[in-house]
Amino acid sequence: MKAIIVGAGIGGLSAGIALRRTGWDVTIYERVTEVKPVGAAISVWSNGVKCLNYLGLGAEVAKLGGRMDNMAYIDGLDGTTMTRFSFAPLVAEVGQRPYPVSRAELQMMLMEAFGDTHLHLGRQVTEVAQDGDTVIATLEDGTTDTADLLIGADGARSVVRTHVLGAAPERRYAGYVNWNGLVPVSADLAPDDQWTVFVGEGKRVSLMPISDGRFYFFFDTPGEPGETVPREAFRDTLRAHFDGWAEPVQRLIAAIDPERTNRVEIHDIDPFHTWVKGRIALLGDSAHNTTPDIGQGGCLAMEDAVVLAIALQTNTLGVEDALGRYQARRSGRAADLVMRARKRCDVTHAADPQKTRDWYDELRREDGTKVMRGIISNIEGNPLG
Ligand SMILES: Cc1cc2nc3c(=O)[nH]c(=O)nc-3n(C[C@H](O)[C@H](O)[C@H](O)COP(=O)(O)OP(=O)(O)OC[C@H]3O[C@@H](n4cnc5c(N)ncnc54)[C@H](O)[C@@H]3O)c2cc1C
Ligand SMILES: NC(=O)C1=CN([C@@H]2O[C@H](COP(=O)(O)OP(=O)(O)OC[C@H]3O[C@@H](n4cnc5c(N)ncnc54)[C@H](O)[C@@H]3O)[C@@H](O)[C@H]2O)C=CC1
Ligand SMILES: O=c1[nH]c(=O)c2[nH]c(=O)[nH]c2[nH]1
Repeated sequence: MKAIIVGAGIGGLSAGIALRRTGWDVTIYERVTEVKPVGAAISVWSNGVKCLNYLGLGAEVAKLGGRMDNMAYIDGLDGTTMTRFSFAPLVAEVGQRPYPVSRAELQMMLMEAFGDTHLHLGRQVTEVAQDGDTVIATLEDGTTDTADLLIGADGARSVVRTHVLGAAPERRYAGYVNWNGLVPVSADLAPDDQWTVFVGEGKRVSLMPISDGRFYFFFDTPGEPGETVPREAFRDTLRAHFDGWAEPVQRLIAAIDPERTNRVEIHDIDPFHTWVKGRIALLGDSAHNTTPDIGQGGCLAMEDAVVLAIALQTNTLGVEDALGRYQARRSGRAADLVMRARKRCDVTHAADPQKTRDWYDELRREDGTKVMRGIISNIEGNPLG
């Protein structure tokens, strides 16, 4: 049986590896010649790591992961610690460490695991269709390919989604811009074994350790969408947003490399529950586009890949039946996490300033239990337990 996957991001490659392991002949078409993810790094929470373990990539991802043993929230303005705690109880409860990793390295790991024989870069799929039991992908040069199954892992601006839904859903601007990149670890920024988050004024600055002595940083700043900021102005723009903030934040702004800093206007899409049409299925951001506020978009894509492969392997009534079961198992969980991320986004970024002030007060009384409960509840409900 042959599957065509559109898109070689985290979702498409994970699905390719998962399906190949269960005997499928898989071809992936990827639009770009070099896959450059929108962010510098990604936190693969324990549910995502479990999926990579399941795909046989446990040792590799552990090598890429930073040691995130503790977490601290710091008052961004005065630099005082609001709460600091160990992640050990979280790891013990869910049974797996989380790994913040470089995106480029994660992408490379997945590409190497899939191999390049059936991965076609620089090939854009323009149209998908189904005729009887055959799916047909048309590429930009007019050529076609056929298979028994097609997976749209083509991201937030998916063309396969437009086919499945019959319309393109609107992306909703979440109200903030995320600036992210990597800097060398330095004790005058934050401890190297800790996820450190500075909060204040509905803004946020985060430092997460990844492998090889690097921090993944991001700044979240409120603002209108559609603004163009030249790279030369990145540092001054951040300085203006964080004027009066504590010393480590000023040092971080001085340490960033604007040429390698990504500026992303954050969007999501209202959850929808139709992910499948006949033998064509959506997976990853094409099926559920979330804000990054709980760090679960990529993890959900990996979960989709595992569940899809298991559904196709364990059900024998046919591809369409298995895809229906995949949709039934996944769309509720994904919708839940999209809405949880949206809620955290609003609290973090002061959609209602009083709620954000209340959250800051709560963090000052926090011993880690509630924050870990929140993160654990995102991890629980994953398909691998
Ligand atoms: C700032 C930010 C921070 C984030 N942080 C985290 C985090 O910490 N943890 C986490 O789990 N998630 C995080 N995410 C979410 C995560 O990045 C996404 O959920 C994940 O990358 C989705 O993977 P995907 O494979 O579904 O889509 P994508 O990565 O978008 O891949 C889709 C691929 O399809 C290709 N493609 C598109 N159209 C076509 C076509 N017509 N033909 C051929 N190829 C096509 C694209 O070129 C692309 O390579 C974050 C997102 C952002 C924006
Ligand atoms: N679907 C589920 O399993 C659960 C849903 N909820 C929903 O959440 C609501 C409760 O909201 P809150 O009290 O705000 O709880 P919450 O779980 O969203 O947040 C609690 C604390 O944990 C932190 N937190 C949560 N996820 C985080 C992450 N990924 N990274 C860093 N910090 C994180 C928050 O900042 C906050 O300080 C309820 O209304 C309920 O509907 C709460 C728990 C479980
Ligand atoms: O851009 C991000 N924002 C977050 O709130 C978050 N949380 C997380 O784990 N990873 C990320 N990434």
